[in-house]
Amino acid sequence: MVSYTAQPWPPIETDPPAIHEKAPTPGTKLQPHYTECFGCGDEQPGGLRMSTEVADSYVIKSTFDVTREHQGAPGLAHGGLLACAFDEALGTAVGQLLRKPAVTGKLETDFRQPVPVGSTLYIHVRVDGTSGRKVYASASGHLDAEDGPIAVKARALFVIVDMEHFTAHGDEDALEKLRDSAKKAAQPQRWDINP
Ligand SMILES: CCCCC/C=C\C/C=C\C/C=C\C/C=C\CCCC(=O)SCCNC(=O)CCNC(=O)[C@H](O)C(C)(C)COP(=O)(O)OP(=O)(O)OC[C@H]1O[C@@H](n2cnc3c(N)ncnc32)[C@H](O)[C@@H]1OP(=O)(O)O
Repeated sequence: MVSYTAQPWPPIETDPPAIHEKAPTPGTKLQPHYTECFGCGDEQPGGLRMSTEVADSYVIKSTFDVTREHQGAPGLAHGGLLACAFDEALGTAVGQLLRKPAVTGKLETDFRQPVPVGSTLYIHVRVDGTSGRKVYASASGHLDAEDGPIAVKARALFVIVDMEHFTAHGDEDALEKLRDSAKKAAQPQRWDINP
C-alpha cells in the first residue's frame, strides 16, 4: 500500500496558530488580496479566479472551477495548476488568519484522483501550527461537493517575511499602481500592509 503521508505533520514541534484579532470571522467571504493575483484576482486575464470564505473553526474554504484553460491532458486538469490553486488557498489562509505577510517556502501535493474539466474543487485549509517565522498549513480538495471525494491533498510551509521582501524584489511600477489604487479604493483593506 502506498503511504501518502510518511512524514509526521507538522514535521517539527509547533505552537498553535495565533489567530489575529482582526482576522475575518467565520462566514466572511474574502475579497481578492490583490486584483492582479493569478489565483484570486478579478483583473488577471486567464487567472484561476478562486473564491474563498471563512468557515467555522477557522477552516478556510476556497473553490476552484476547472475549465478547458486548465487542461494538462484532454479533459483533465493540469497538476501544476492544481498545485497553484492549493498554494493560493493555503497562502490565503495563512495571510488572512495570522495577518502577517508570508511566502511559500515549500509546497507538497498528493494527486489522488483525476480532476475533470467542468468540475469544481472544494479546498479546505487549516493552519496547523507555527514555529518562529515558519507556518505550517494543510489542505484537502474535494471533488464537486464540500464532502465529495478527496482528489488532491497538500501541505505547505510558509515563511513570514517583512514588507521589504515585496518592495525589494517586486516590480516598482506594479507596486506604485497598487499604492495608487489602495489610496483611491473604497475598501483599502484589499491589500492591508498593517497587520
Ligand atoms: C502583505 C500583506 C500583509 C497583511 C496580511 C493580511 C492579509 C493578506 C491576505 C491574504 C494573503 C495574501 C496572499 C496569499 C495568496 C497566495 C499565496 C501565494 C504565496 C506564494 O506563492 S509566494 C511566492 C513563492 N515563494 C517565494 O517566492 C519564496 C522565495 N523564497 C524566499 O524568499 C526565501 O527563501 C524565504 C523567505 C522563504 C526564506 O528566506 P529567509 O532568508 O527569509 O529565511 P531562512 O532561509 O532563514 O528561512 C527561515 C526558516 O524557514 C526554513 N525554510 C525556508 N525555506 C524552507 C524550505 N523550502 N523547506 C524547509 N524549510 C525551509 C529555514 O530552514 C528557516 O528555518 P529555521 O528558522 O528553523 O532555521
